[in-house]
Amino acid sequence: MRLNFFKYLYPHKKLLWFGIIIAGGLTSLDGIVSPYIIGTLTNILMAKHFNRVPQILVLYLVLFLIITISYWIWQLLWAKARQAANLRMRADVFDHFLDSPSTERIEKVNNFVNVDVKQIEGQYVNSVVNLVYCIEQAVFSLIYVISINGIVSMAFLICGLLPFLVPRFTRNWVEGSSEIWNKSYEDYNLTLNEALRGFPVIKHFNVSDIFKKRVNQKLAREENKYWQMSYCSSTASFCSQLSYALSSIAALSVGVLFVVNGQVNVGELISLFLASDRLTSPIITISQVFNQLNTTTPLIKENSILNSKQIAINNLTIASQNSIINFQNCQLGYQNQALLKNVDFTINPHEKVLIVGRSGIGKSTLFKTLLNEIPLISGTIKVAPNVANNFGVVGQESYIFSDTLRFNLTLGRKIADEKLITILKKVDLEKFARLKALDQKLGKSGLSLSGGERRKIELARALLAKKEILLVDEGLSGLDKKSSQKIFDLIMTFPGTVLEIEHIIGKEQSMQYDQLIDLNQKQYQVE
Ligand SMILES: Nc1ncnc2c1ncn2[C@@H]1O[C@H](COP(=O)(O)OP(=O)(O)OP(=O)(O)O)[C@@H](O)[C@H]1O
Repeated sequence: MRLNFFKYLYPHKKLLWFGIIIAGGLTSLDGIVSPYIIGTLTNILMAKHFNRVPQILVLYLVLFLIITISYWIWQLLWAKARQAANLRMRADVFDHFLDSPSTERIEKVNNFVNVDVKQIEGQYVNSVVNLVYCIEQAVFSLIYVISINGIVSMAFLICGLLPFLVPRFTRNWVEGSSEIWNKSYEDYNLTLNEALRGFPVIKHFNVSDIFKKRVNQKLAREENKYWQMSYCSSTASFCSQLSYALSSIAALSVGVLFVVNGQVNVGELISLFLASDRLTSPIITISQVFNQLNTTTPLIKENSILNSKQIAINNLTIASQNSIINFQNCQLGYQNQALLKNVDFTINPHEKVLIVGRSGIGKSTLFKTLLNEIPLISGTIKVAPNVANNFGVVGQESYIFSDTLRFNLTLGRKIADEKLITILKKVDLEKFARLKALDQKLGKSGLSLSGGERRKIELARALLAKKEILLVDEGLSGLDKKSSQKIFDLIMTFPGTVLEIEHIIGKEQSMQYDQLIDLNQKQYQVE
């Protein structure tokens, strides 16, 4: 688990972590400076050597200043480490998502960025910095107490180790509770998000009460698991605290015995007592930090988005051939369950192909397979070398970003305004074909578009990107007659190849395609 942290954060910020160790080390000297000054002052005052008091106080001031400045620097570097961790985790998770995106992973990414990162920052990054500091303080204090009296310091050390053993017994328990909470949080978040997005359905069907109950049940479960996690963590800490109290008393008793026997003086006992607290309290903190690390570990360890790059799907075999796409005896479907079999067809360059079939037969599945979104179950799809990654897609649900019309058309690439305007006219979006309209905001807080307009923007995107092959999934549905005819004409004059899925299409229009693939045919059906 600790390896994960270093894998993600340490290699990129070596100097920063070096600074944290040095500044933390100087700050941790606080653990021996006060005990030393108080013990020495006690002995000076008891021996009535008052002339040495100013010298000790100046030394105290100098050391105090060094510690305070180190503490300030340490805090700044700590904040930098948090910043680095946040930046890296958030950037990584999005990069990994885009390397192999899927709808199922959206919720996970949202969860990670909004919740897990904060928890990792609070409990993991802070814990590791704290851990380093505590180790330094414990080591310095140990050296100091040994220099006063070896045997008494050994008593403090042995007693100090007792609390360190406790988390070993509580670790699995604490980790398990965190995993359970994490799962129930994801479950609640999914239910809530679905209810938020599905509000029109909830409203139209008048089922608000059912959904309130449904979401609140998940919330209650999630909060219950959160409480159980806090209970496990607090109880584990309580056990550590208890063992700490017992060990401190035992160690102090040994010290008192040594004073009674005259082997240690009063000033030394005070120094030993104060410094030993700085020895055992970092040790107890170390054990508490381990508990915190354990609760956060599942977030990092189990986060498939952060930890593993998913293997990219590649269904397409590149081959030099006359045809542009060649399906050979393919089986298509999900999780190795075929929906369509014996899929065998050839598409030649520039052909306009119409794919039909009843609802749910697997038309969109065929597109998803071509786009490498789902794996091909068996068979071969041979494509010409210029085809891979050269698909333009006009889908059933067009995606509009909350940005300008220009951004939605270009997706950030540089394309001349005149070209954008020409394309807008081409796709029958005359009312946006003006310079001013290009900078109009669309999407969430901007202009709302009709379903047909969204489709046209998506088609314009595909035309602008000059893709070799256009995949159109019900591009004409929901459009009025004029728009439908215009889009149909555009598709028919598209300079490359077109594969188009349509449900409802006039006989006259369907006759104009070069090829018709009817998935209703028996040869494709899986019994
Ligand atoms: N991710 C998935 N996992 C498992 N099954 C799925 C998944 N996506 C779709 N399916 C199922 O695959 C079948 C075919 O779906 P597909 O979307 O390809 O049909 P379609 O022919 O395009 O239908 P429509 O014309 O209604 O859009 C459906 O029964 C659907 O429930």
